[in-house]
Amino acid sequence: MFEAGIETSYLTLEYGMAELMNNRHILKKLQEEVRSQGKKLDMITEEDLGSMAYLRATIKETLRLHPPAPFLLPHFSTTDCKIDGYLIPSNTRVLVNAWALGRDPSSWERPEDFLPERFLQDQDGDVDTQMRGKDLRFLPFGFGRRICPGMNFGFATMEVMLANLMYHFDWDVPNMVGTGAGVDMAESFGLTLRRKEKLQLVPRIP
Ligand code: HEM
Repeated sequence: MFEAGIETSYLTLEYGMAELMNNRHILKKLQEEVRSQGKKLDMITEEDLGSMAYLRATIKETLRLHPPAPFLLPHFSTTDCKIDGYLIPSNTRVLVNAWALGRDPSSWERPEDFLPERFLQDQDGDVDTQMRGKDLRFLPFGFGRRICPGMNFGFATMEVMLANLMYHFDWDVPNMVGTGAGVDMAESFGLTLRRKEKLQLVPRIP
């Protein structure tokens, strides 16, 4: 439970920060949203998140490109079924490649680009319908009866953390302060998807 709850959230946050360092115009836009909403606050809390649509879109876009559980959890087929002409016999272990679904060029325009705008139309509810396993192109929390039970909590935690990182600090890459340099995005695959190198950044008080 701790592993499922903590590691997934911090890996997403780490990837989100890395993408923002490589897409400074998005970092700036996100900071503008958070700082304009968060005027005069000491901390951004859950109550302040309602109007931060770009923040939500940025986290979803991070989850699309870097789902922390790239193959979800192993499932078993309970009956024989046919998918795309392939027979999956009953009692077969099935892994769903959420990472590949999120980058499928037949589903996404410019699939390799980090573009939070693609999620901006989608504003309903707390954690929207799209992420509840209703859109099979985008399954960072899985789907069906075994969908992640920590989805709402995990998403809200990431929103609060990222909003505060944006609100309180400007960010740079060590030894490259002020140059706008980016970070390496090499990945290491396993049960969880993580960066090959730990992300190191320099916070600055604006
Ligand atoms: C970024 C945040 C998170 C992501 C992306 C995530 C993703 C996932 C995924 C993909 C699964 C497997 C679903 C499937 O195979 O269909 C899962 C299961 C699970 N998650 Fe999360 N999770 C996150 C946060 C959390 C949090 C915060 C908690 C608890 C506080 C949690 C608890 C669990 C548990 C207990 C399961 C197993 C559910 C079952 O097998 O019935 N997760 N999660």
